[in-house]
Amino acid sequence: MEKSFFQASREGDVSGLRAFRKGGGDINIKEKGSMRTALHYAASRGKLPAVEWLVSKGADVNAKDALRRTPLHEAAAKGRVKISQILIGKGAEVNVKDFAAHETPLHSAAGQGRNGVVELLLTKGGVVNATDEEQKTPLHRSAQGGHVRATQIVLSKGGNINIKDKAEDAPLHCAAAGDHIEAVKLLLSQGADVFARNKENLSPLDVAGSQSVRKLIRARQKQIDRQVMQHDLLSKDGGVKINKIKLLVCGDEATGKSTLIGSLCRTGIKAVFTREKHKPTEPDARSPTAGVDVGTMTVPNAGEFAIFDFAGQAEYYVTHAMLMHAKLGVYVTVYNITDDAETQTQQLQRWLRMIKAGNGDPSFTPKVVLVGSHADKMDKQKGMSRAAALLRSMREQFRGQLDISTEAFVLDCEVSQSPDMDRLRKHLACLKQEILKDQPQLPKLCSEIVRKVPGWCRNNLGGGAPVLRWPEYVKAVKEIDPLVQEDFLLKSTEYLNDIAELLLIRATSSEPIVVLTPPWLCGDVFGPLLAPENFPIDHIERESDDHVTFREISRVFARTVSPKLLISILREFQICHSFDGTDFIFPSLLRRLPPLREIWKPTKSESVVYFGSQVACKDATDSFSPDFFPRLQTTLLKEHPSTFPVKPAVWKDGMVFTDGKSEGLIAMSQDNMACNIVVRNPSGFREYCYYLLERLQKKLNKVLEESSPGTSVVEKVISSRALKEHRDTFYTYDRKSVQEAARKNGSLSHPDLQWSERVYDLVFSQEGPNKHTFQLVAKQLRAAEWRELGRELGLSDSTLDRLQKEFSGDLRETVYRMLNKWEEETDGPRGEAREKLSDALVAVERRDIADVLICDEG
Ligand SMILES: Nc1nc2c(ncn2[C@@H]2O[C@H](COP(=O)(O)OP(=O)(O)OP(=O)(O)O)[C@@H](O)[C@H]2O)c(=O)[nH]1
Repeated sequence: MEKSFFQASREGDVSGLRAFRKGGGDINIKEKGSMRTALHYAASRGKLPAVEWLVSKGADVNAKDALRRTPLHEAAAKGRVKISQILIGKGAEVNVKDFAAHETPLHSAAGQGRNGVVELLLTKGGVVNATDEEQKTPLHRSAQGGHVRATQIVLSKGGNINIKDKAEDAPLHCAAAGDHIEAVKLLLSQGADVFARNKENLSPLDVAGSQSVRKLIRARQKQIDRQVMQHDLLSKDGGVKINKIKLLVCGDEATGKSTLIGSLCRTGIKAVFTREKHKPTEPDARSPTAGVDVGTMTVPNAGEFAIFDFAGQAEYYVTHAMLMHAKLGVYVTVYNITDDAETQTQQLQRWLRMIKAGNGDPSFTPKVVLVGSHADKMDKQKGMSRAAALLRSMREQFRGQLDISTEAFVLDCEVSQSPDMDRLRKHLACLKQEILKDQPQLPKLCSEIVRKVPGWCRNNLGGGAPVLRWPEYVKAVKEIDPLVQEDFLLKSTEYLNDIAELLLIRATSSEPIVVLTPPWLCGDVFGPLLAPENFPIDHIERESDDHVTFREISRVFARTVSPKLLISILREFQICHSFDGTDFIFPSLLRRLPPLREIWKPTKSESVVYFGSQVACKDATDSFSPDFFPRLQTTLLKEHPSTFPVKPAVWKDGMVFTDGKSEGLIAMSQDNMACNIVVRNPSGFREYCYYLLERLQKKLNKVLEESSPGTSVVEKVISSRALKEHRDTFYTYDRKSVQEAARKNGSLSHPDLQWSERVYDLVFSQEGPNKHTFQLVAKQLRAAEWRELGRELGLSDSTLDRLQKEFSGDLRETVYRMLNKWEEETDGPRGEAREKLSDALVAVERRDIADVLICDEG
């Protein structure tokens, strides 16, 4: 009878409930064990008529089950708005806490994203900052679950955005740890403290699990730092209005960028005469831009712009990448309207990807204008319809990433007086106004420095080149303000560096260097250095094919700048690297990587192991910034001889090295959309391979975040068997298919290869289900116990000695590697391995860890 009563309440069967009551049953009767009432069930299942009937017959709306949860807790957790309303109307306690977690109905609703109930509870007296057992508030719960709307509602009703729980986590920690990007965005936009620390001294950035959330938080941190710095500078020094933004003009070679810039700035009579002068005398005579041409220009009706004219030549993309960031700027991307559609698309995609890659702030979308040149060579109507189609396609592809203007421009770039050129000027004026609308002022000292720079350069302050070592710079600034403090000056100069008025190079090993005029470094130095074929360098006598000597650099540059100073600048920019300070490697001047079979001699050894992992762009709007690979190379070259005892061999797009145990190869794909890491160990020591691969991957990720903060990537697994055969192509599997294969029969085959291979042989296997377990054990095992555990697992003393030597000083790493080694040797089903490990842990009297392993299994 009782049983059918609870059944009827679960099913919402009012007549069943009625029959029970008629038979003399108590409608508040509690179920054995769970102590739940019929109202708990009906409320939880959303059975409105049953709830209405039960409460009309006097059911206890505050009945508590074994966990002291009430029907309102149930209705709230399931999002039953109407039922919650009825229960509250009948006197249900809104702020009742349950027994298990001390949570209120509001916690339940917020944690499940039940927006309607959250709203209702908050209007009915729900305590917005109520705390549960972990001192979490409903806001912690909604953030933890990534429920954006619920978070919004709680915040709008007074939820404390920076409140800490028992672990001292703020709601932002919870959202970041759960990788809930939209919730993180919301909390940041509402003023969450991005620097908050929890009990373990971890910030939201430290606990964030994914690259995209980290990016978002890092961008916000930078923004705050900047605001604080600005406030600091302005309060000490006062400010002046900014009236200039950057105009970053990019596009392929000879598309008409320099011509467009010239025409944009010319008007009236001057325009008529200069046009003639501008026309080249011979059809093929043209002067390409060297590096980046930087200057200030006035565009009629739009005012002053800092113009960056990026040369279209591919050799310069490395340095372009470093100058392509501009929050106070507009990107003008030029293409030739007479080119075929595929060429135009490819070119535009490349530049737009580069702009996207350089933008590390996901809450900021760079403004872009597309301009088709050579309009005079095509029928106007046809040109406009081509441009409109291209614009539509680019806007669609880069939606949410770039703010591409809806206006299409197709111009004869050589003509400065045309309705279309005027339209472009007006459009730029509007964008400039929009950008400058909310901009803070420029600290006074900064504007004074900017004013003085041309004079410093004219007076040969840097001894010929516009570059000053820190003490020289401080001395010069003291002429403006004799009392200036060095840290104040450093902050002001950082600010000027951000807006590219000058370059502040914070050398790692020496005092900062200040490049007073970026054009000198970007045009005069990078120009010939990176493309000597087009911009012949005087006095150059190349002494070697694969490196540049100190003598050569001195011969070419000594008359303008101290070679040592220049070299330290180039090294800071990661443009060159040296092992000995005498010979310099310029990755951009190197040859391309030959096929794998020419680099690594095939080995007959059966035991040789190969592993490979690929970091690839996530979609067609992503690319590796052009400076990514040279930076990665120079970062790794710095590890010779400490990590890589033999001098690594380098190519433009590849690198080969050894850490003394395993060999490594890093290769960029031809299209620059993927970076491959391959390791091999001729003696078959998988753990050495893992170790090297992990190291390389960490470095790669760090360089990627620095050089291409706007790029999203995915990791793929390279076929080990294809590597073993030294194929020319890197065949990859996506992680999902490897995971699936691991779950099913443990082997998989690539559609382009005729055979299958074991998941165990892929690098992926290091991340198999045991990895987490091993980390857990490694974290808890004590120094005195690890060898004993190793022996229990059957590892030989010599293996243990080797491991000890290899990872000396790092107990966690040693244990982790030991368990991997044991796993390799066992090679049995994973479940069995875990059992054996548990037994071994018990044998070394660490039952506590063994117990955790059993719980962890689920
Ligand atoms: N007919 C015609 N010629 C143009 C137009 N725009 C540029 N040109 C010519 O195309 C050639 C290349 O123009 P530039 O402005 O130097 O090209 P760029 O894009 O700056 O080239 P790089 O500096 O190499 O990247 C020059 O001879 C220009 O006179 C145009 O709209 N119509």
